[in-house]
Amino acid sequence: MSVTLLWVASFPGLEVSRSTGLFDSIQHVKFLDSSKVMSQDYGSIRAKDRERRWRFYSLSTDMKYTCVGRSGIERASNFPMVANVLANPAAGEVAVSSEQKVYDVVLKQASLVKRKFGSKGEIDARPDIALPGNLSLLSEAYDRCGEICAEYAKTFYLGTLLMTPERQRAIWAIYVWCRRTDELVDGPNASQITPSALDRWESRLEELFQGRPFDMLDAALSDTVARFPVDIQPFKDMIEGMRTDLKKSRYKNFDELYLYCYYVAGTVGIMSVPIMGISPYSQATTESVYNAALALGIANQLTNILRDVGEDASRGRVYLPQDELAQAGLSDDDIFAGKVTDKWRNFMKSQIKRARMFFDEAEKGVTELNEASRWPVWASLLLYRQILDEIEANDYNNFTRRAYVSKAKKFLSLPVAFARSVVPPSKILSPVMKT
Ligand SMILES: CC(C)=CCC/C(C)=C/CC/C(C)=C/CC/C(C)=C/[C@@H]1[C@@H](COP(=O)(O)OP(=O)(O)O)[C@]1(C)CC/C=C(\C)CC/C=C(\C)CCC=C(C)C
Repeated sequence: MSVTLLWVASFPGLEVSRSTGLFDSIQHVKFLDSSKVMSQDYGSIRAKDRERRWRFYSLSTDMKYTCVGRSGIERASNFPMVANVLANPAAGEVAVSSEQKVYDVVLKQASLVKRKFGSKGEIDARPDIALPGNLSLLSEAYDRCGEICAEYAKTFYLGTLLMTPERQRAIWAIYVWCRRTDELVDGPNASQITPSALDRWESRLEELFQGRPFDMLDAALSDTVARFPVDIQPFKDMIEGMRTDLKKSRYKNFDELYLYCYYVAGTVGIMSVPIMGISPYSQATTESVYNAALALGIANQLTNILRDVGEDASRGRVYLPQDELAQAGLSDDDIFAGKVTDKWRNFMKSQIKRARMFFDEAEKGVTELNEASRWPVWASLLLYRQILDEIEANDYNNFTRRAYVSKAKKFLSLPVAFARSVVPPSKILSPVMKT
């Protein structure tokens, strides 16, 4: 029996509900106080590690931004990705930017991986410590996660089949938890979701991280987080993203939008890497791979936002940075009017450019992943990236036309993704395990 279910069995008053439905209500969850404390102990992370990440400085005075990659790749651009430090003259202080807040989570996750595995040694999931009855229950739970994943994300599911059985099951469990979390605010019961329902969902998350899952789908994730070095923070942050969606429908600037994109999508990247693993031949730092994963999540979410401008506007939502809209001579009214003008085209060009920069950043990291994990990541990256091309092909009409990648193009991307996935990390030296 897995450790998880052993714990559940020995925890009086708490039973794993056999419910396996994706949309099951969370209203029966017993309310438990949630600890909002996030440990600031980053182990052996040193100042120099911070310098290795890609950084993007903002010269906000004239909206000309310089993009500087600190890992030896110097680039310049006239468009912002992320502002690092935000001056808040009214308060007489310098506020920490979203990028820095998010980078702390990256460091914490990377440090957890290093603490558990060190920089060398065989990396794999913790072995089963299982009693026969509960093993089959757990295996049923994982199978259900796989079915849900196959139903909602077929191509991705097929990609996971290349991974080792432990890894694929773990990714399915994470996928299902993410999908359920997203469904809380985006699904059929979204109108009934309150902040306290999200608090209960978070308490339930904390319980499952402690080995006390509420239902079968939670049990799969509970087992996964016991086996792999996955930090709870990105999961909590995804719930925070759902809270943001409940209370906020405008984003003042890119810094605010960046944080939102991290919450709802960058978190997925950070959760997935400890499962997918880093190639034993990779010479990249653990942090840089996590940064690439974060960048892919941000790129995907930005693309999602650019694709869905019209649909979001019909729900009263404008995710585009208000200051950049104003800079382009546009306002919410132009979005609600939904007219494609030259101003809009120019604005969209710059937004697409920024999303592509995040994809570029992500691409550098995919090659560093374990070989079996690269194909599904390349496939999802190429497919999502093409949505940007389709927005262009639609002459930037994302008000009434939904950019989508045709089945034929999707199909063609798969061998391209495969070809890229067999390219090994750039410098092959001696194998160093990093997961
Ligand atoms: C291999 C792979 C893609 C793994 C990720 C698996 C996983 C756990 C996915 C969960 C996705 C999910 C259900 C997220 C909930 C929030 C959400 C809905 C985010 C949006 C996704 C698009 O979903 P949606 O169904 O709404 O889209 P369509 O309308 O159907 O187009 C997001 C836009 C973001 C999803 C973010 C990712 C998939 C992050 C991917 C990053 C990695 C897997 C890290 C790769 C590692 C390196 C080093 C680059």
